[in-house]
Amino acid sequence: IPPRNLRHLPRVAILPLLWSYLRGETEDCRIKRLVLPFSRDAGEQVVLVWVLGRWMVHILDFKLAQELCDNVVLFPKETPDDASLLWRFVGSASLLMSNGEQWRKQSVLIDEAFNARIPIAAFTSLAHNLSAIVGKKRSSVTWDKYSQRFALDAVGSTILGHNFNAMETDNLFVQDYNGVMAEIANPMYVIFPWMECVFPRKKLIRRIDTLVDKFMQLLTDKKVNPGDDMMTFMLKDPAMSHRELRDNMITLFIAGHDTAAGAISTLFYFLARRPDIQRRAREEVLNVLGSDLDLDPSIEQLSGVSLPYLTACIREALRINTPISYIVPRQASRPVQLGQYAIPAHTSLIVNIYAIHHDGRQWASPDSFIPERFLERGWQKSGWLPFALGPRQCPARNFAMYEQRALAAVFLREYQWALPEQSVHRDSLKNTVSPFALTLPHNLELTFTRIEKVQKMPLGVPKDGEESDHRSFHEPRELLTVNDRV
Ligand code: HEM
Repeated sequence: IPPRNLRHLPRVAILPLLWSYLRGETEDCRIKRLVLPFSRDAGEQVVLVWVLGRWMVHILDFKLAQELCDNVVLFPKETPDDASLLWRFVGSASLLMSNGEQWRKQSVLIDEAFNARIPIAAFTSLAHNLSAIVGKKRSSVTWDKYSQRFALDAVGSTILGHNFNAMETDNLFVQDYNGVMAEIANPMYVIFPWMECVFPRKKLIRRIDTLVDKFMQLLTDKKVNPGDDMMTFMLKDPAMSHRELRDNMITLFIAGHDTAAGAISTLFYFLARRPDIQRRAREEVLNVLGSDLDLDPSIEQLSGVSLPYLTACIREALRINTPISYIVPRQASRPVQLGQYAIPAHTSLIVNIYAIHHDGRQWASPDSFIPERFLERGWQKSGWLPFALGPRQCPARNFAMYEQRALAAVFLREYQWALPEQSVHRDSLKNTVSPFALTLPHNLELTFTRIEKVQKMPLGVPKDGEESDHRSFHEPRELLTVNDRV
């Protein structure tokens, strides 16, 4: 039963929700099966959903989502529960979880670091490494694993300044991380978080603390051996405390690789299912980059302006299988009116990105993969927000878009890929269960066939008068808050 002050809000029935959690249904399926039909039939834009042991207000409307995301003072991030093991690991002093002055200071610093440059050469070189690994495989490739390894090496080499070498080796650090996250996600503890206080998981707590120590060691090494990476840049700022540096290191590790891995898996899945779309994306890439695989692409060639169709495919993949299904909970700092809904002070609210991306009132055929919708004028008004909105939207959105374009461009020039005959994903993409609102394709096998001879096509550059993403990347932050930049 929801608290008294929230009972006026429409609520999704609790028993089907409980049953859905107990039988391990993934978030995307739960939203499509229970949350969206309820809101559509009742004509509601805001609903109460029981999630992770409590009732939370879900925003399902794009305009209301904008209102919430734009006002960081009225809707600060909720302070995480002390008993939560996820937050014991991630910490609360990072850019992701802090508020007020502490957040503002870090936001300026991290934006500056992301805006300084896009590491195209690193992305391309890692993509070539992955392509060589895939080329040696005789059978299908478990693509979601390699997406994760690629994304981790990208974050490791360019942001954390540490080579995890995840694509080449079964890194122990990474195994520890995956093990800890899997244990934190024990369904009983996720559904009933109070169990953490009644039956504390001492062994897991020790494992988490040991992993945190490993991150601390990376930080200490970085102080001694600075590099050309974002952590070194942050270390130079005297205003950053040790705690903030530690929490940001772990946050960037997690936020930077699981999200991008989900996006890359989804993109490659839809290109595999739709050979016509894959062919068109390949034609565009060959036209712009040519077929000489020894010539690495420049930032201009990999911009959204140069590769509009590939960019539309990436945007559509980010819409249809949104890597983060909803934002970190916010808390209303005072009573507030959101549209027609009265929200009491201290209410927990989240923007349900996945639901907004699948709302038939906003998107035609929301469950179909149609990149062309992002080539039409005015698509920005449809409600696309995979990177969230407003001042706290993802600071790495350009980084993530270039990372995907670089990898896809290398693979489109070298391979054709498809789903194996017996793929469990033949009819629809199956994600893994994640209590952290991540949408990650699970056990996605793909078969890659090397393209023997590609036709040479002329090199293309942005047409006269067109602006390249490279230039826009150096514009100040305020201008980048518009989603169409990515
Ligand atoms: C396709 C890839 C990605 C997606 C879809 C994505 C999505 C998001 C979303 C939805 C948020 C808002 C969260 C909230 O307000 O609760 C966010 C914030 C954030 N993301 Fe990303 N992200 C991606 C890649 C990355 C990468 C590569 C990094 C870093 C290496 C990163 C670092 C962050 C950080 C630090 C924040 C917190 C910003 C703040 O609160 O001011 N993200 N991201």
